[in-house]
Amino acid sequence: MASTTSTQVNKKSNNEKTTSFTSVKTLTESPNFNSIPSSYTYTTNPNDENEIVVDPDDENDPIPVIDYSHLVIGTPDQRNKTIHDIRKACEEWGFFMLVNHFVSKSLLEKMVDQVFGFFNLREEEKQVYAGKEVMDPIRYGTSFNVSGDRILFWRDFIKIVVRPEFHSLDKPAGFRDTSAEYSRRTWKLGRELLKGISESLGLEVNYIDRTMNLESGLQMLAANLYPPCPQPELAMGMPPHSDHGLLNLLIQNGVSGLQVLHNGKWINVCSTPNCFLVLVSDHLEIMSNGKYKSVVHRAAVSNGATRMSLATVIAPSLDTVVEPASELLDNESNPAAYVGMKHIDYMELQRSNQLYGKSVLNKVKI
Ligand SMILES: O=C(O)CCC(=O)C(=O)O
Ligand SMILES: [Fe+2]
Repeated sequence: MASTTSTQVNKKSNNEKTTSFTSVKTLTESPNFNSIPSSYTYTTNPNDENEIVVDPDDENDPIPVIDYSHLVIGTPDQRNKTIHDIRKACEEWGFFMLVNHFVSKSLLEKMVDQVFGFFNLREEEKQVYAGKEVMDPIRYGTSFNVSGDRILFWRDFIKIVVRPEFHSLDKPAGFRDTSAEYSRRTWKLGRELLKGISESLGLEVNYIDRTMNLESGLQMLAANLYPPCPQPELAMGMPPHSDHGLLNLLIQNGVSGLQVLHNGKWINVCSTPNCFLVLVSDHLEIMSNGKYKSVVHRAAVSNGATRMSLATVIAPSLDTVVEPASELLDNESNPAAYVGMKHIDYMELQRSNQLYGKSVLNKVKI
């Protein structure tokens, strides 16, 4: 592993300012930086050698678009059609774009600016939040798990738990107010969507809310920074994976890079302004007994502009044991396909594994 990227022992003496890891941003800002350290060289999994990356087939199989306004203030017909469209999107893609969501454009822009404000702080100011434990309420890091990753990923991140207890960065100025407002809005959005999703599964409207204990549910903001990479074909921002939680509501800064796996092909998702990308996550797959599959996705990097994405994880309370809904099971034709596991244990499992595909979910599959 190249010495510039290895984890260093954090020695603090005589007010000496130290950092516990080298962020990708710091790396790219070093003088004469023009090639990536070997530790970032990402070789595709042998099984993926014939992988194909394509743009969406807008004519025959477009990325599903859901109009949120039809779900919450539409006519009964519009609402029914939207629930039908949600079912189709969750079954066929595990992914959709959400428009007319009532989160103002100015709030989205302010939030993106605030996240950039954080990543643009001096490294020492950010490293105050360099955490180690999966449940540290605020955790700044790089790659996925820098001390365990065999290959490093071209990504710095900050994760902030905003619910059930609200946490915030102290800097940049204004972060607290903006992130509080953004968290409130996206939580409401996620909860309403999960009502529609309950109905789309043939369950009563509040089923997911109630059984996943969303009253004390977990909400996390997870921001990713992907600085320009001089050899983008050799590095990966985030490897193929699916997310924990029920839904991930993703926004980005206008620079594309997300790819979702659909029918065996990697689909480039364009960065569309003012829309949320909604990803079905592992706990929705488990509770629906695999009727809806969490979407496998990854983040490619480029040598153009810096990319930033902000994920909002909508998840069960940490002590909820997530298992297939008994209402969806049938001993003969549709037995439980996953064992129940506490959400917090699932997160630990994810953290202690290499991030790859559905490796964590597969551990609870029967
Ligand atoms: O940057 C992206 O588009 C994907 C981020 C992601 O997969 C995640 O935060 O879990
Ligand atoms: Fe993800």
